[in-house]
Amino acid sequence: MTKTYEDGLTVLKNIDFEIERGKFYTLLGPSGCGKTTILRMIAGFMEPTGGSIYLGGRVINKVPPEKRQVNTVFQDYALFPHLNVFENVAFGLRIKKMKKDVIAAKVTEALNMVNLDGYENRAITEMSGGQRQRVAIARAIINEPEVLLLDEPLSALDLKLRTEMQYVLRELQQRLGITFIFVTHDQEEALAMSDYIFVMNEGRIEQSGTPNDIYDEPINRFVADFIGESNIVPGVMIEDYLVEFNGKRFECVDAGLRPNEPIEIVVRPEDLEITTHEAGKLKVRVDSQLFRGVHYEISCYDESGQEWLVHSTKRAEVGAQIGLTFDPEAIHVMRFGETEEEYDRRLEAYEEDEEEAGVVSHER
Ligand SMILES: Nc1ncnc2c1ncn2[C@@H]1O[C@H](COP(=O)(O)OP(=O)(O)OP(=O)(O)O)[C@@H](O)[C@H]1O
Repeated sequence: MTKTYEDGLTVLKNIDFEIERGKFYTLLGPSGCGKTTILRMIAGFMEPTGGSIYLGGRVINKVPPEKRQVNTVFQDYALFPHLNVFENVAFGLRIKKMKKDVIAAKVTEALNMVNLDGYENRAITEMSGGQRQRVAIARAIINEPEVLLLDEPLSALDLKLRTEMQYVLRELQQRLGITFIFVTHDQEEALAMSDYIFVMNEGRIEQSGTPNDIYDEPINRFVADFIGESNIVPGVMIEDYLVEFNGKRFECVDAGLRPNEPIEIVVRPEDLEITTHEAGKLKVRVDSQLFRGVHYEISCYDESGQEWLVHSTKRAEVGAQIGLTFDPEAIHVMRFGETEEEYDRRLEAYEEDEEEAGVVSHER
């Protein structure tokens, strides 16, 4: 589907994706890339300019929001400040004119799901940010939607509460079996919670896949950079399984590119190991070091002036000449301008070629 706003700005360009029932999906991308616009269209608050949205095989473009089996948890929670917790959660059921005792039972169950038993009579204004968040979730799940849309619901919470709510949401999703579509610009949140992630940039989906796929096999610089910290360096693919960067050749596990094709390589900071200057595949000088609790974040520069970021449990001395070493698997090769489809096709074609040639395929 596509979306062009009245002012002529096309904010979504050929967005095309399918989701399965009962999984946790995340739309991840920088501010302004179009995540909220997608949610608004799934919720029914606006229509796509081109294309269709299906729910269970039925086109729902023209179905009004209240007739869709879809509910939204908004970033600012959108609770009614003049109503207590019970009435906020009961709101949707009252509109549906359900019986009083059914409403009471459902509200109790929904509050229990979000660990807010006993808070029925509290005023919303007397609830903390995290508690309001839970009320908003209880209000959304009480309608038993097929899909729950969550628009940056944790962004207003402090770090500790945010981590706690990540567990709550993940656990709730698994218990209810409802499809969640979660929007965030926080890559750690996306990696921790999702079954499947769509990485978005400027109105497009750059890459989609499981958290592991996206972290280990980013298809381009944008994804590599956005998902976790990366060392991204220009290089040349000399031949299958041999790459050159920093003026040296290294064994790698990538294949199926043109001989001598210019590429970019990615090495994650945690895949670089500190060794002596002599033993290092890369010879570097330590520029700065930050203690991050679990590891040290060490910034080094090689002779060509290229920065290398290292995450290590070992300390390094600022100013010291050290070596960095890594396994062939730590090098991930990216082709310039390759789309996700082209990347998948290349891998498939290469695997078929290898099978025909009777070569045992390299485990990736
Ligand atoms: N009603 C509107 N009219 C015109 N342009 C809009 C409207 N709503 C959003 N936009 C523009 O569409 C683009 C995408 O906005 P959207 O809110 O979908 O992004 P987002 O990825 O959710 O960002 P954020 O994380 O900041 O909420 C932005 O450039 C925004 O300015």
